[in-house]
Amino acid sequence: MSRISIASDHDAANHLPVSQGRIADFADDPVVCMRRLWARHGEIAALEEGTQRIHFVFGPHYTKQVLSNATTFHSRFFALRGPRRSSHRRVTSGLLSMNGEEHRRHRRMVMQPFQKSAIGAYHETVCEVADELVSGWRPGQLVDINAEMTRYMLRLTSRILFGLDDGDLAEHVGELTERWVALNHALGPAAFSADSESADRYDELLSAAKELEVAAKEMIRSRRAGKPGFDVLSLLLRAHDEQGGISDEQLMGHIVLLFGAAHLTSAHTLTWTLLLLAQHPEIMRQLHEELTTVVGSRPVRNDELDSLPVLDRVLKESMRILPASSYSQRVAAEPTKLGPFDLAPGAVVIFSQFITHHLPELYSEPERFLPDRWNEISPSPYAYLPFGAGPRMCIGAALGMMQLKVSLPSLLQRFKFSLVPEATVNARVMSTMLFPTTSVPMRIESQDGQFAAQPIRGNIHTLVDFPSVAGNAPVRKAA
Ligand code: HEM
Repeated sequence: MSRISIASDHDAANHLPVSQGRIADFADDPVVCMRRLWARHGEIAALEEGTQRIHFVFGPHYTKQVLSNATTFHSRFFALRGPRRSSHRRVTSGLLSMNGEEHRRHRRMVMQPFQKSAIGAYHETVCEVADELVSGWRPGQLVDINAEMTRYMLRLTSRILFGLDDGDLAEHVGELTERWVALNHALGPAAFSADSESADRYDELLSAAKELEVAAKEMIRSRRAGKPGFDVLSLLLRAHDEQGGISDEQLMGHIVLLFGAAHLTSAHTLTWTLLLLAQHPEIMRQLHEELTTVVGSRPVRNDELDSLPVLDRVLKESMRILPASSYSQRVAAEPTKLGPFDLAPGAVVIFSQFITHHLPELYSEPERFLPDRWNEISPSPYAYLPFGAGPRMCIGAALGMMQLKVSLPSLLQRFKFSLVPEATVNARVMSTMLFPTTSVPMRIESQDGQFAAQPIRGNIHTLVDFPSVAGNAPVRKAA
């Protein structure tokens, strides 16, 4: 049961959609908090505690206003940048901390290897790493599918981004990134309050950044010592070494951000998609038929990514209903008006994929996993934004989609996945990302085209309305 409490519409006198509550409640459970704000106020709202206020925009109208204007609304992804010359300052100096001309210049450099035309070069690596994964599985095996997908994406991301075969080093960097990212975002909203618990965790954050920087430096050293390659780090290093275009601090920031942004979002998307398919046997059957008829047992080719309509709809719908990146924030860089609010410089504005993707006026029966809805709808870039939108839209979107469209079939051609009956699956948004907070236990069997959902428990039922299965234990939504 959530502890989130939104007390009153304090600014009713000024006709402002403001709720009084604890800012820390937002960090504790962003989805519950945002659902309450949306239910109470609609597409624009604020949460206020004392002199602190966070603004929220839900739906395409205000989201477009905020995301399309990068001059007025700056990215400040990391609320805490740490002391100058600290490891934390260096590892937070990537694209998400840049604005204005600096952001435009670095984005041009960093995004070159991620253009749609360049993505084909990574296709073979995806096929190889996916094959390594499935070759290690045995029919009847019980796995935590999220742990498997996280390890898989760590290995794949480190091969594509850093040309690394050293799985242990990549896994180590990945674990440190996860811990550091979680601390960042747990502490982000708490940065407004100066309690002693936050101060202790701030020290923990700084030392986590130190450890992460040491491991990332080792990764750079290992890459420099190897053969020059066409992985992303080699390209960035060349830009760095030859043109001096990127400072050491910025290089460190780009590397940590690319690694953190790429592997967890993709891993969670795979986990959520496998879970949704496992609980929707009819949709799984349609996908199986498409893969069997069109692809057979070979890997999906790079030139057929856009010609597998069921796979396309399944992924679109999965990223709508359980978006790996569920919210993000901007900060007003100059005085501006946002709906009824007059924002001063420094005012924080949150936009949310999760809430926007669940608005009933945009998506009928929003809590149901209905891939076929994509035959009928074509939402605007600000109504459907799993990769963000506007001038800061994800630079890895094309790579991310290719990885998903090649990886998922590779798993499903050989194996079928079913949840362990009565498993509890809980999910929570941390570090802006929708994480499973429990294991996601699945049994892997040889693919035979026969599918059945299982009764499961947990707060996943507050996010998705699953078709009824005998024994399912739905939980009422908190909004
Ligand atoms: C399913 C996978 C992915 C999802 C759901 C995702 C989601 C997002 C979202 C929502 C944003 C915008 C954040 C904002 O506006 O504040 C973003 C930005 C970004 N993403 Fe991704 N991402 C994914 C994969 C990747 C990959 C594979 C890479 C790189 C290898 C990547 C690198 C980045 C970078 C560098 C930015 C910052 C762009 C900027 O500020 O200009 N992402 N991503």
